[in-house]
Amino acid sequence: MKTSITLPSPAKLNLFLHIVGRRPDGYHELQTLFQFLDYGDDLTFTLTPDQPGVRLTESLPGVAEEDNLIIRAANALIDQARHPLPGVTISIDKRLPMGGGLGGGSSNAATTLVGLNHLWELNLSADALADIGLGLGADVPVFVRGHAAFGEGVGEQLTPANPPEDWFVVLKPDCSINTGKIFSEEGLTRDTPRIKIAPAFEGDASRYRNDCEDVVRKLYPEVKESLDWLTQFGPARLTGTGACIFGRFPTESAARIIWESKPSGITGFVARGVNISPLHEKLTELN
Ligand SMILES: C[C@](O)(CO)[C@H](O)COP(=O)(O)OP(=O)(O)OC[C@H]1O[C@@H](n2ccc(N)nc2=O)[C@H](O)[C@@H]1O
Ligand SMILES: Nc1ncnc2c1ncn2[C@@H]1O[C@H](COP(=O)(O)OP(=O)(O)OP(=O)(O)O)[C@@H](O)[C@H]1O
Repeated sequence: MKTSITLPSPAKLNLFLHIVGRRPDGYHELQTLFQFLDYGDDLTFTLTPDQPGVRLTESLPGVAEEDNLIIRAANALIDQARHPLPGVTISIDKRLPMGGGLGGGSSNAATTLVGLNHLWELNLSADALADIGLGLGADVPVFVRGHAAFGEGVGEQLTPANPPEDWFVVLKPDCSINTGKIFSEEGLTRDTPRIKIAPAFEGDASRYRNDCEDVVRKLYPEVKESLDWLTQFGPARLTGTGACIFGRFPTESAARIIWESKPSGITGFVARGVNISPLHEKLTELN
């Protein structure tokens, strides 16, 4: 049995995000296209056979240990196990802004489920891990499955997709946006007609929009300014409910030229869109 592994916990983009209805429990029904980025956090899992339980080497600002999705994911696996498991220490190399629409917390949860399933040799199927993940957040299943996908329902009904693996400039306007607040806004578009896309969608996602964008532009002038700036160079969109936005470019050098000219004071990064999650690429190497 291996005792330590470091695994990627990548970001996702919602290349488009349509709100097509609302469930009786108030959750919004979406149609969205998820793609991963070759950029994200790293998590290191070290087994501690002499010390039972799960612990983090550092806490995240503003997140109590028991609320941390890494701890919640590990405990969800322990609850399912039929025999005692060795303890584990988990360290986080955090690069993704929290609450940015890049799915950082959900991705951390998925990397924990997939990583500990491997390290603890639990042999749970992807279906079982995605089910456990859905209990932690709507974006966790796509990270567990590890393939770019058209998502429906709350994002858990996934059809694998193959959008072009373009380069992105991702900008983080200087504000933080609460997902619940955006979904409760009165002016939010909630009736976009459902679309049908070809199985394994390979087309241009920028034909479609993010339905949260109008509300977010009105409430957060920082996001509006960044979107207006990035749109000069090509299609730019909000991911999730923001605050991050992205612009799409055919090559790394084209993306870097725009990145270098960004207004001062704005943070972000350049990354490539990938249809196989870096987490799954790494696991294939390990197996
Ligand atoms: C916006 C996306 O990132 C798109 O990928 C996801 O749909 C977010 O899903 P999530 O991680 O489950 O979002 P959370 O941050 O837990 O949701 C906060 C709140 O937003 C509302 N919410 C969230 C997702 C959804 N499809 N409909 C909703 O109405 C719910 O009131 C929920 O309590
Ligand atoms: N390990 C974690 N990493 C990041 N956030 C976490 C973690 N555990 C719990 N959280 C909480 O989850 C919230 C949402 O984090 P996350 O980074 O997933 O947001 P997001 O990028 O907006 O995701 P989404 O697109 O799914 O809405 C954070 O503000 C934080 O309070």
